[in-house]
Amino acid sequence: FNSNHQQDQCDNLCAIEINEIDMSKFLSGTDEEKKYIAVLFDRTFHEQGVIRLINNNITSELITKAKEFFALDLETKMKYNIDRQNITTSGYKPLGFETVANYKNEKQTASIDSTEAFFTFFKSQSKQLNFPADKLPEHFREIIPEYIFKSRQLIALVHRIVDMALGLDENTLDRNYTNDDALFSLRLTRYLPTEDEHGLAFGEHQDYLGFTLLQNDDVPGLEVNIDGRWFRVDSKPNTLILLGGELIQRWTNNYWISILHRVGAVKQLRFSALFFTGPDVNTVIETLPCEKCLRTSSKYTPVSVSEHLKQKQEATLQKHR
Ligand SMILES: O=C(O)CCC(=O)C(=O)O
Ligand SMILES: [Fe+2]
Repeated sequence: FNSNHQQDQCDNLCAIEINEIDMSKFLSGTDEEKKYIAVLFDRTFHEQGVIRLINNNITSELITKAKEFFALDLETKMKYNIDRQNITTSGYKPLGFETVANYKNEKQTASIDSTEAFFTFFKSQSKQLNFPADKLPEHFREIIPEYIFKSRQLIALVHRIVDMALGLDENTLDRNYTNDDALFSLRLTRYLPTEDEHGLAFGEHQDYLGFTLLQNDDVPGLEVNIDGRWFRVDSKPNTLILLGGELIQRWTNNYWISILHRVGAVKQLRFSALFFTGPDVNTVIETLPCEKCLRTSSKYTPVSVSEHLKQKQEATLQKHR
């Protein structure tokens, strides 16, 4: 990527062009094309930690529906209020309830993120929601199950690229995601315009687990940290952003990067759809048998996914005491 940008040549933050891979080519291209994609993927996750997926078979219809849902009055949305005792189903989270777990931050962020969200948790293998679909708001009843299904397929394809990129046996990665203890969730977010133009709409963080598929609308906001500098990532119609969570870095013994990212000030309502993925909670994360990952001595002790999650949650609680 072009590192010749000087901060002061850009209005605010410099935009960065991130590498793109064509998913339809990985699905039905020649061996050569697949190889090329795997090599680019490897280099990109080693050097930057974020890539764009094009021709991915996912449309912006969910974002359109999310706009309609969030436009409803609060009373109506609160009918779907998420059950905080049982957050494995689905539901609406109103403004001002949660601060982002910016456990890495040096920079202070707003203590309350100016977001509202709609969560859906579901099982991987059964291709089914954890709850009856008619519990979903009407806007989402058809589109959410469809989106989840397509995203799960897309992540399986990403995992095949990973296997090839790291020189692993086929189905090394995805087999950790195929039982019902794997962690998948969908988060639809509406960001309100930030009051302070230097404020953040969502604090800096790494995602906790595996890969995240991110779909933005056309309002800018996403920022990523590469080599200690922040860059804007502009949205592009019909594409998805792929980020690796902490377990990706851990699995590769820091050979691949779990990128630090945030949402900067937003000037108008902004919408995102985030598909978070994580392996079966019983998976033990230790360095994968990948040559490049094993070149340096092990930087981590093996940890189960559930233990990792527990540590994250404790760190978050500490921070907010
Ligand atoms: O909305 C975005 O662009 C990013 C949000 C994000 O990083 C997250 O929810 O984990
Ligand atoms: Fe994130």
